[in-house]
Amino acid sequence: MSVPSSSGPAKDPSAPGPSGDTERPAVHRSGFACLVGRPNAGKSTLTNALVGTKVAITSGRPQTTRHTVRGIVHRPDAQLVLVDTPGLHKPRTLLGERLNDLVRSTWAEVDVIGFCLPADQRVGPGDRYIAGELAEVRRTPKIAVVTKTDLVDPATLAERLVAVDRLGKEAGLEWAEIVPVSALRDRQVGLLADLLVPLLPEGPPLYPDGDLTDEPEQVMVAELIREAALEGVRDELPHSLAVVVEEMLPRQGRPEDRPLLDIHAFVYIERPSQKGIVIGAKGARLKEVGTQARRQIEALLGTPVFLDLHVKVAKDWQRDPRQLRKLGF
Ligand SMILES: Nc1nc2c(ncn2[C@@H]2O[C@H](COP(=O)(O)OP(=O)(O)OP(=O)(O)O)[C@@H](O)[C@H]2O)c(=O)[nH]1
Repeated sequence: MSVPSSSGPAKDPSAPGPSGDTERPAVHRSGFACLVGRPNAGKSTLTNALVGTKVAITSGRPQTTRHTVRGIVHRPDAQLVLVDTPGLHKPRTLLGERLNDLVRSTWAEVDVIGFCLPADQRVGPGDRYIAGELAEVRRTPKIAVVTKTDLVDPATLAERLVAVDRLGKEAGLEWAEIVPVSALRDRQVGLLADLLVPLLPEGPPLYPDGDLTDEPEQVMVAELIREAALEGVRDELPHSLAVVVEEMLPRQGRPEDRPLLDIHAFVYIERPSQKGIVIGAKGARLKEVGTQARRQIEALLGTPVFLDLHVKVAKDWQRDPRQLRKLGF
């Protein structure tokens, strides 16, 4: 096992290139990485920490990441495109099956996989299931990332690292590295990036400098609304909620220095009985959801927003292929 606190392949990003230009590194790498792990393992939070901006949606509720969100890490020596997939789980609905297909096809395409295992939980059957599936993806290098290290003491962390090492051996896969990180405290996140980069192929940047994600803005806006709508709804809704942004248009006739973006979105639920939960007494909750989502969207897009939210029932959408397609799955 290698627990790299100092053993990371410390590249020198300022090494002079052939032209003697001290700004440009000799070798530039670019490629794709994805973070996998059971629900709540900390994948979205880690994506955000690596990218440095909120691009993936985090939440205390499992399985909130429905879309493949890419965060892009720009460095002088590399561009790392992060694909954040939903958690792999035993499929019970058509949606579950589609999500698992999405996960597997992503694994086969990326240059490196980061397997996230939370330090505050024992390695369990869920992790073994994923490790077994990962072992099937032979060619892609895998880094084990032990997340949330701020939640445990050093002795527990050491135990987890040993267990993760053992997990790899039992599943028949070889970890390229085992790295403990805390995304929330920004501990070892830079080191993780340093370890991911050498596993990427040499190549020019794939995206323009400054891009943080190539998710269409509408999808990110929909995810922010979904996140706000789930906030505080403990166990009632998470799997029955989908958001579709119908329209995003600059308001006509506004002075140039005071633009306003009109956003019309639908919050879909599965059953009429769920309407009350989303809307709340006299619409109070929906209003709150709108306010919170609007703040996040304004921060993301950097422009004032008018958000118009409607709640609609799409009966049993998780089981209906036509509805699934309409909702973007
Ligand atoms: N203390 C601590 N909490 C963390 C850390 N990383 C993530 N969390 C928390 O763990 C919970 C789950 O994190 P997410 O990043 O949403 O997990 P995920 O793996 O993307 O979850 P899914 O989207 O459900 O697959 C959230 O409440 C996070 O705030 C960390 O480094 N330290």
